Amino acid sequence: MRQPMSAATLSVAHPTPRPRHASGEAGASADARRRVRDVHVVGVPMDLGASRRGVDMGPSAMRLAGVAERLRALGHAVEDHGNVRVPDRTSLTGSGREFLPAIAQVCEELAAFTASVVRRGGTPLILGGDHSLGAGSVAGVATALAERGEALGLIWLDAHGDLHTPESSASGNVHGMPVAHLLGLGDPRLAGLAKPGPAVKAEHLVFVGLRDLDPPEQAFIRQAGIRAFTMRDIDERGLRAVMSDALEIATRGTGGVHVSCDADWIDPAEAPGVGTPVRGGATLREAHLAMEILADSDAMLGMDLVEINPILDRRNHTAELAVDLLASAFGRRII
Ligand SMILES: NC(=[NH2+])NCCC[C@H](N)C(=O)O
Ligand SMILES: [Mn+2]
Ligand SMILES: [Mn+2]
Repeated sequence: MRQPMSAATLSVAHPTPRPRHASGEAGASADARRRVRDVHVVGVPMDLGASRRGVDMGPSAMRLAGVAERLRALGHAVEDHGNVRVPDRTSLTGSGREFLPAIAQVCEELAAFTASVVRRGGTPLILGGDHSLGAGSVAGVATALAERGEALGLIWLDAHGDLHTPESSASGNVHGMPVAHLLGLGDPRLAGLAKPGPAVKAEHLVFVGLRDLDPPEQAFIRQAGIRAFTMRDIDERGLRAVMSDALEIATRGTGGVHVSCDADWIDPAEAPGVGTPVRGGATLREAHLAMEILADSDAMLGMDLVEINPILDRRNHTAELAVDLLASAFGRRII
C-alpha cells in the first residue's frame, strides 16, 4: 500500500523546464490543449470537513480509476506523490467545527505542496477528500503566484457556495467554509495559510453550478458582489457562455486560475457518489464541455477534484467519471 507521506517527502524535488508542446512548437496558445504539463498528483484522504463519512476514500477510488495513467496517455509527465497525512477521525474528539484545527494542519501541508509545485512550473492536481482541503490547495497556489507579483483567479465549480465562516454555519461542517477562508474571513488558522493573504480577492473569484445556498451565503454573495453563475444561468445561456464569462472574470488581472471542482456540481444522476448530492446539476456533456473550455484556455494552474464518496457510488462510476473529466481538462482530443 501507498505510505502516508510527510511534508518533506511531498516536496517537489526536480526543477521543471518551461512549457513544452506535443507538437514540438513553443507557445502557441491556440493549441493550448497540446501543452505538455508536469502534473503533480496528491491525495487528501480527509472527511473531517463533512458529517457524512466516506469521502476520505475518494483518492483511492480515482487512483483505481487510473487517473495517473489517463493523464500520462495524453502526453503529460505525471508524478503521484501519495497522500497528505490526515489524522484519523477516531483519534479526534468532537465533530463539525471542532475539527477545524486538524483540518487547518492538513491544509497547511497541502498548501506547502501546491506552492512548491507551482514555483517549479508544475501543475498540482489534488484528489479529495472533502472540500475543506480547498482552503489549503488554493492558498499554496496563491502564495507561489504572489511571489511573482501576480494575483490568483479561482473558479469554484460546485452546487454549494462553501462561503460560511465558523460563526455563520448551521451545520458546523468545515467543507462548507473554504471559500470564506480563502477570502480572508473566518478562523485565522485556515484563513492565514496564503502568504501574504488573503489567497483570493472577491473580484477574481467566480462560482459555476450553484443551486444550494444557505441564507448567510446568499447575503454574503450579494453584499460582497461575488460573481456567481447558478444552474439557471447555465440553463438559460448555455454552458459555453457561462464558462467563457467565468474564465474572463478569473483571468482578468490575474496570473492564472485554480479550478476547484466539487463533484456535486454534476447532476447526481450521473455522479451519485458524492458527499452532499443536490438534484438539478450539470449534465455529463456540460461537465465535459466546461473541462474542454478550461483546457482550451490554457489558464489553469492547478485543480482540485473533491467530494467523491465511494460508499455512495455505483461500481466506482463517479470516480471513473471524474477521471474522464480530468482527461478533458488536461487536453484530451477526440480527433
Ligand atoms: N463542499 C460541500 N459539499 N459543501 C456542502 C455544504 C453544505 C452546507 N451549505 C453546509 O455548510 O453544511
Ligand atoms: Mn458541494
Ligand atoms: Mn464544495
